[in-house]
Amino acid sequence: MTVLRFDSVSKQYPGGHTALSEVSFAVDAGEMLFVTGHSGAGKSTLLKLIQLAERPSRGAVLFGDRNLLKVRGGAIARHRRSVGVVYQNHQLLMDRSVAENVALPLVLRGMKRAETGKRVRSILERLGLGARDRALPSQLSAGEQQRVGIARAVVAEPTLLIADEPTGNLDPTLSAEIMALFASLPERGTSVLVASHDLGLVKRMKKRVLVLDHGRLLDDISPEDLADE
Ligand SMILES: Nc1ncnc2c1ncn2[C@@H]1O[C@H](COP(=O)(O)OP(=O)(O)OP(=O)(O)O)[C@@H](O)[C@H]1O
Repeated sequence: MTVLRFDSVSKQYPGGHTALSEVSFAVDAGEMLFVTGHSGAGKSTLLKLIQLAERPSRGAVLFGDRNLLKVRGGAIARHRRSVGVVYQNHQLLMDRSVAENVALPLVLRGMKRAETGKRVRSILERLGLGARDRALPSQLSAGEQQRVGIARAVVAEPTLLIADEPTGNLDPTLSAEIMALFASLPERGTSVLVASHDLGLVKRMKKRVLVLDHGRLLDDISPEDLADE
């Protein structure tokens, strides 16, 4: 089953700069893949189109059987609930506890308190943060803060998780830990799309890689082809 499809997508920003040019690819349910490329290649723009933070200039982005061009008004918030987002600087609420940060997407959905508490405890345990639920983000290490960001992004079991340079600030050991965490998500049905310019890290993961170059999809490398390198 295809969860995401880019069909000849181009994006020109006001002022005429072309960030993406006729990009086509599809992502299956339970697939993990990377998008890589130099600075300015269009990685963040590609992720923004999926979150409806930007709209394509030409072509179509399909999410399941929904054409995102037709998603307007209140349906935008509903669409965003199907997409979990992990940011480089995690964007946690610094005056709320770890548990409160992670609970946020469930509270916004109107989930009952008991069920919310149960789900938050379960995801924090899974990410090795079970004992830190009452801590404030400022009391955590950078790697722990990033794991809280990931817990918040996956707690509502999104169809797709997208992450823009999620290991940008972390040391190599922590980066590998975070990547292993992402790689475990597809088992539970969430597809994962990670933008990263860290080629070494991307190659080590041995997953499918989309290579962007000046907004064009230069290559779509399968895990098997990576293994041959
Ligand atoms: N809001 C905007 N208005 C105009 N141009 C933009 C805007 N956002 C991005 N761009 C341009 O579009 C191109 C692609 O940017 P994008 O942020 O998608 O690249 P990137 O691959 O994520 O880069 P980086 O690795 O540096 O984050 C760049 O040349 C950038 O300057």
